[in-house]
Amino acid sequence: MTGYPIVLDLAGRRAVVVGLGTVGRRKAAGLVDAGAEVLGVDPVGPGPVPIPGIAVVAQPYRAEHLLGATLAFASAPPEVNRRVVADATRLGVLVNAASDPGSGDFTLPAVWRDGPILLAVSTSGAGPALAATLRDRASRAIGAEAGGLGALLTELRRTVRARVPVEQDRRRLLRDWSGPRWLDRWRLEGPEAVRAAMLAALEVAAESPGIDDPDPR
Ligand SMILES: C[C@@]1(CC(=O)O)C2=NC(=C\c3[nH]c(c(CCC(=O)O)c3CC(=O)O)Cc3[nH]c(c(CC(=O)O)c3CCC(=O)O)/C=C3\N/C(=C\2)[C@@H](CCC(=O)O)[C@]3(C)CC(=O)O)/[C@H]1CCC(=O)O
Ligand SMILES: NC(=O)c1ccc[n+]([C@@H]2O[C@H](COP(=O)([O-])OP(=O)(O)OC[C@H]3O[C@@H](n4cnc5c(N)ncnc54)[C@H](O)[C@@H]3O)[C@@H](O)[C@H]2O)c1
Repeated sequence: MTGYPIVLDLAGRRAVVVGLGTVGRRKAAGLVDAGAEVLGVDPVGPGPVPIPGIAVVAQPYRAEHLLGATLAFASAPPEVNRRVVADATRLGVLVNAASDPGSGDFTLPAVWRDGPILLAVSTSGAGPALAATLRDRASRAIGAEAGGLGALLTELRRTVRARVPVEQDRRRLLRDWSGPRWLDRWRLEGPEAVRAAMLAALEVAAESPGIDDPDPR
C-alpha cells in the first residue's frame, strides 16, 4: 500500500527534530526550506556546522520537548526514537520514525523545488536512494522553465481574476497558459517574450470579452 500525499503549510508551526546526526540534519534543513519553526534536540548541540534557521536544545530528549509541536521527527538512536514515537502518539503529534519507519505516522519523499513548483517522489520504503534517483530524473524532465513560469502564473492568475469579466475567457486563458508550449516558448524566446504574449492575451480578454486568443502559437 502507498500513502496519502499532502502539501502541508508549516509556516509558523513547530517541528521538533530529535537527534541532529546525518539524518536529523537533513530533515531539519528540509523543514526550514518549508518555512517551519524548527526545534532540534540533541545532547551534543547543533554540531560543528549549525543549520541556519533552527533553534537547538542541547539536552537528552524528554517528552516535554514535543509540547506545541505539529510534527515530530525521531532521528536519534533507535531506543530514543521508540520513546519519541510513543510520546508523540500519546500527545497527538504526527511522528516520522527514521530507524523504524513502520512505527511512525509518515515518511518523507525525495523533494525538488523550483519557485512554487514542488516535486515529491516516494518509493514507500522500497528504496530511499531510488526515490532520490527518480526525483533527479523527473526534475530534469520538468526542466528549468517550470519555476519561472509558475511564478509568472501566480502573478497573472490574480490579474486575470481581477480584470477578465467573462468566466469562459478566464478559463480559456488559464488553461492555455498551463500548456506545454509555454514551457518551450520560455526556453526558446525567454521569460520576457512569454510575459508579453500572456499580457497581450489578457488585455484582449479584459477589453473585448469573448474574442479568441490573437496569438495562439
Ligand atoms: C527520500 C529521503 C527523504 C529524506 O529523508 O529527506 C529518505 N531517505 C533519504 C535518503 C537515504 N536514506 C537511506 C539512504 C542510504 C541508502 C539506502 O539504505 O537505501 C539514503 C540515501 C542517501 O543518504 O543518499 C537509508 C534509510 N532510509 C530509511 C531507512 C530505514 C528503513 O528503510 O527501514 C534506511 C536504512 C538505515 C539503516 O541502514 O539502518 C528510511 C526512510 N527514508 C526515507 C526517506 C523514507 C522512505 C522514502 C522512500 O522509500 O521513498 C523512510 C522510510 C523514512 C523516513 O526517513 O522518512 C532521503 C533522500 C535524500 C535526498 O537525496 O533528497
Ligand atoms: N531515514 C533515513 O534516511 C535513515 C538513514 C540512515 C539511518 N537511519 C536511522 O536514523 C537514525 C539516525 O541516523 P544518523 O545516521 O543520523 O545517526 P547519527 O549517529 O549521525 O545521529 C544520531 C544523533 O542522535 C543524537 N542523540 C543521541 N542520544 C540522544 C538523545 N537521548 N536525545 C536526542 N538526541 C540524541 C546523537 O548525539 C546524534 O547526533 C538511526 O536510528 C538510524 O538507524 C535512518
